[in-house]
Amino acid sequence: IGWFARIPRAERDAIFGLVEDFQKDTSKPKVNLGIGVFRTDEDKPYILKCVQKAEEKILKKRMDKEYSPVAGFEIFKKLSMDFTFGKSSVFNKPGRHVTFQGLSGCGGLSIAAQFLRMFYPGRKMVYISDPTWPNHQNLFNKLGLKTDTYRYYDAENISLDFDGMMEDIHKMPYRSIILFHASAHNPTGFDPTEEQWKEITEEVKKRKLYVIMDNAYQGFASGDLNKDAQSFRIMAKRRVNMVLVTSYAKNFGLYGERVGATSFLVDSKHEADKILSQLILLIRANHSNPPLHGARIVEEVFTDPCLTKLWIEELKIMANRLKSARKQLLQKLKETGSSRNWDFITKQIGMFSYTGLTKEQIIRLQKEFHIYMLTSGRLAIPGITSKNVEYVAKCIHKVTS
Ligand SMILES: Cc1ncc(COP(=O)(O)O)c(CN[C@](O)(C(=O)O)[C@@H](O)C(=O)O)c1O
Repeated sequence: IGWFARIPRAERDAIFGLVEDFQKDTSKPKVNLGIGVFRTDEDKPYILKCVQKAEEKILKKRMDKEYSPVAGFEIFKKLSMDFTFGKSSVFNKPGRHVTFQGLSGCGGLSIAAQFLRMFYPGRKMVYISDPTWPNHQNLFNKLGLKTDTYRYYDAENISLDFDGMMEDIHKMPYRSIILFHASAHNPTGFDPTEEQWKEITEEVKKRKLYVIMDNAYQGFASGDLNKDAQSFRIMAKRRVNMVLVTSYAKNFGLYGERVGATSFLVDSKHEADKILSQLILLIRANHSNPPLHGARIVEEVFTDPCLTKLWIEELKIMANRLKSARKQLLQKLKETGSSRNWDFITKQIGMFSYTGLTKEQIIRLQKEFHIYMLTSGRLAIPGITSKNVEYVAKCIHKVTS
């Protein structure tokens, strides 16, 4: 068709494009360090036991398949607020938040971005960290918000560039929109300390910034639900204006079920009713009604105390698996006799390590050794197993010596 011919080919998605390459690669061994999806030490996907038990309970109930409410079920929204801001938060009561069930983190970010583009009175742009998750810029730009960056990573010292970050926040125009990662920063794995979050919060307030808090790893980052929530709970206590976008993909292992919760903090029931009315039309224009299954699983786990207890144990198992993979990788890299200092690998937390490897080195790892990483230097820790860690370490040493 005529006008199709003029459409330019887009570049591939950095993450899912790499997954395709990995799947097509028939050589042995091959190692996928590209995507942030949990794997056991046997390199298998992990369906949480609490999820399996929840599904058995749901199946027995023979529930219908009617449409969910456009913003999701009340019980799911309430349980999500209890999980994120906590039962005692001043915002966890009717009239102080507007929550909807989004299609996981991406879907929540997408609706929030569209809502901000439609109604935010300030500049229609978002400050995102440098570096950040590759899809942040794509998502905001596709939805009509420009993006700019704030410093976040000190490549010299392989650490958080807290001073640079604070300087950049201090320079931001009043009422700018800024995105933070709630915990387990993707891709650096460096998070501000509790004290630093307090300093960031004061600066955010001074600049009257609007915060998009991307909460993709709560509980999964450290194994501690509350520790991983400290960033946005500190900000909420100081009444920072914020929308919190929570994903249940990683901490429930519900990646493909596309379940998450997004909460706008508001000042009054009057405001809440108006915002909800606008969100409903906006959601209707996107996916209309959120999917049933994932939300029912989350609801079962949050309401059944035995399942909640099991879930918290499994979060620790997953977080510890990643911690031990980091330790093994560091150990094996040291054993190669590499002259580099790889200590940062166990200083970073969560799903990723930001290795500082160059694009050329990463291309070599892929072409010569069939080890797949993002060309940014990001290494997805779940791809490291007891079986392949020595191979990975030796190959990294080969391309860096
Ligand atoms: C910071 C951040 N925010 C949002 C998401 C979206 O997650 P979902 O929509 O599935 O809830 C991810 C997932 N990022 C990846 O783990 C990754 O960076 O590899 C991967 O799932 C992805 O979608 O790219 C993320 O890392």
